[in-house]
Amino acid sequence: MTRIKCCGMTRVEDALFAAQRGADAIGVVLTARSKRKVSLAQAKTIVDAMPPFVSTVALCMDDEAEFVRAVIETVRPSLLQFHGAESDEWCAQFGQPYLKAIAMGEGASALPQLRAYPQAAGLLLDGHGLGEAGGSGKSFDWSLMPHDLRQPLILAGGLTSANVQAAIRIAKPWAVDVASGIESSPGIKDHGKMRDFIEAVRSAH
Ligand SMILES: O=C(O)c1ccccc1NCC(=O)[C@H](O)[C@H](O)COP(=O)(O)O
Repeated sequence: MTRIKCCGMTRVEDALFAAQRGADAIGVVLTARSKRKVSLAQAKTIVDAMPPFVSTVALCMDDEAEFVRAVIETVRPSLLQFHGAESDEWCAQFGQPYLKAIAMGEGASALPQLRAYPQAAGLLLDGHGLGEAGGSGKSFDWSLMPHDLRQPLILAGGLTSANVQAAIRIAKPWAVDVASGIESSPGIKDHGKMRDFIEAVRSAH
């Protein structure tokens, strides 16, 4: 079974809908680099509304360590996700499980990066270019997904209900992650698109 993370939640009702339809995780974006940025208080409200057994992921990108500590203390997410040029040691300093995003817009030349985060709980391969923010709607060559890594791999970037089954067939990821493919505008989730996406993933097997 492929797990599902619905990312870029800005409204409790959208996050609850995702959980009710069977998403395994929801994400809230805290970094100022995002069109989907929520405040610490908004993120806490969304995270607190989640039922048991739905993981919550807080996203940062090249933010100050002090800010990340405030996220941990206030939001209390299940996992952190780092999207910038942070090193493995930097991400691990918080003593929390974390996901590291790798910019696969660089193609095969990005693959060595996947071995640079031995302490990550998982690696999220995303379609955007190096230094760019996530949530771009850009996909990458799914056949580049490696199969010899110890950590679970999460496929992200430009996924929609129309292409996610092909993506799963080719990349065979542990999980898929989606933001823009389930939205009507940045941060505003379209419940019909969310339902179709989750159903497409569930019927991919
Ligand atoms: O979503 C954002 O706005 C964002 C901004 C800065 C860093 C990361 C961000 N999102 C990270 C995610 O995990 C997205 O879900 C992932 O990039 C996939 O996005 P999309 O291509 O729109 O499905």
